[in-house]
Amino acid sequence: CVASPTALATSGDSSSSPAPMAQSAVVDVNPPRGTRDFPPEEMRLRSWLFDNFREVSRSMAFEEVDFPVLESEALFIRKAGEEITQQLYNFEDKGGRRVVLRPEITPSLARLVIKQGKSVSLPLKWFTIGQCWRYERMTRGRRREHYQWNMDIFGMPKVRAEAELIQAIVLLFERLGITSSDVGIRLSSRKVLQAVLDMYSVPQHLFTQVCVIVDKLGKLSREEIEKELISTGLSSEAVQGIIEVLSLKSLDKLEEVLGSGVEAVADLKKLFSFAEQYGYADWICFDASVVRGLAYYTGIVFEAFDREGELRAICGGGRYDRLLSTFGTEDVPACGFGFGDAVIVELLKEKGLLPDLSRQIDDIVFPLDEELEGPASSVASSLRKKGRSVDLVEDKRLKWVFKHAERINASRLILVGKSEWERGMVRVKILSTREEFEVKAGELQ
Ligand SMILES: Nc1ccc(Br)nc1
Repeated sequence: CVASPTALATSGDSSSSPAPMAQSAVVDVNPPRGTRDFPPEEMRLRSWLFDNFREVSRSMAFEEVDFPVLESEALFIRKAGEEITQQLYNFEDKGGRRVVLRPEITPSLARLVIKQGKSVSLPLKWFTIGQCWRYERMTRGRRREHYQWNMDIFGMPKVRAEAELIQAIVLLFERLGITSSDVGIRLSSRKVLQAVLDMYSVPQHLFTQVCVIVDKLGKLSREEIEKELISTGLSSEAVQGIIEVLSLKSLDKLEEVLGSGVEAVADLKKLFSFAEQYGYADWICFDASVVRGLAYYTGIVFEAFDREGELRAICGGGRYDRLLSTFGTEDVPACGFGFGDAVIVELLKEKGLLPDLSRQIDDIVFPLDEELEGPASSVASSLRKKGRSVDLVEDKRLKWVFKHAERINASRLILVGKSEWERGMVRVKILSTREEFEVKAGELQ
């Protein structure tokens, strides 16, 4: 819709409202299709969620990093048919460079690790919260941007990395009031699929393509999956073998099928043993169908899901030990996850766990007439320097100021009046108790 030019709404006295804007060409005041604005209330919720992301990252001794949202397209050119690379928000800049609004964070992390080279000591534990983009067809009407919290460990080849990352995810859920009855984390390893492909002598170059197809289990029908697998050149025996193994939900059964001593089983057993020690065993379950849809995963993969099965995956991640060599340098073992800002909020709404995030201001300072605007400035400034949040209000009637104080949940109203100020005093009203008293302006805390 297109907004019509109207006087900007000013709450309160008519005397202070600006003249209506001149009639002029109107812009569409909505943000671009698939993107969101964050007005104050939504921004408070987003900041609350991100503060929780940051607090978990801090507790895990991860360092925050950041990179441009704009990246070279070359970072995301992969041939495995992933949805993420089919929907690149890509374009040519004015310098003729092929660039993208990044669809994910991991390649930027890898690029920065490579750039830092020998100047960093491993393992690296990095986190970031960043906006990611996709160019969805107009028809789908889905969002084209979201914010993702990413935590990644570089240089930790053992399953400890996965165990640490899963603890971070569980800590976040627990901070938000979500329990293991609400959410589970299903996990497997791409080495399971690798072992099956080896059993059927499937050529290695098909591995990532098969992973991307199999990741659609649960989204596409079994027939469609089988058809896509056959189209890659797999034999029907191999397709049946894959489907059969990926339907397993028991590690013991998996070991029966793959044989003992298989690396995938050993990794997973180690992770389940860690889970007991970390105290999050009731959050996780083995599910051989979990492969995740990103081409570069090479080992354990995991995703959090709501047990009522209403929503898409809440977060997901895994090990990617061979991503750096695809950028032309030596590999560094790596593992990480991405946690979007949208599904989690849907889940919190469903569980009635959204926090009360109404505004809260410490003080309103209000000069009772124009000649006291100066003294009101020094009162407000002094309180701010002491760490108080202060809303300095003027040109309003007192009735409006009281309503405003209620709206912003102010704790105190500091009235700067002529007679009081001449005695070096100000009048303080405690809004919760209506208590009122005078205080020396210089001693106001
Ligand atoms: N990768 C990606 C980017 C943006 C959105 Br919305 N979803 C997924």
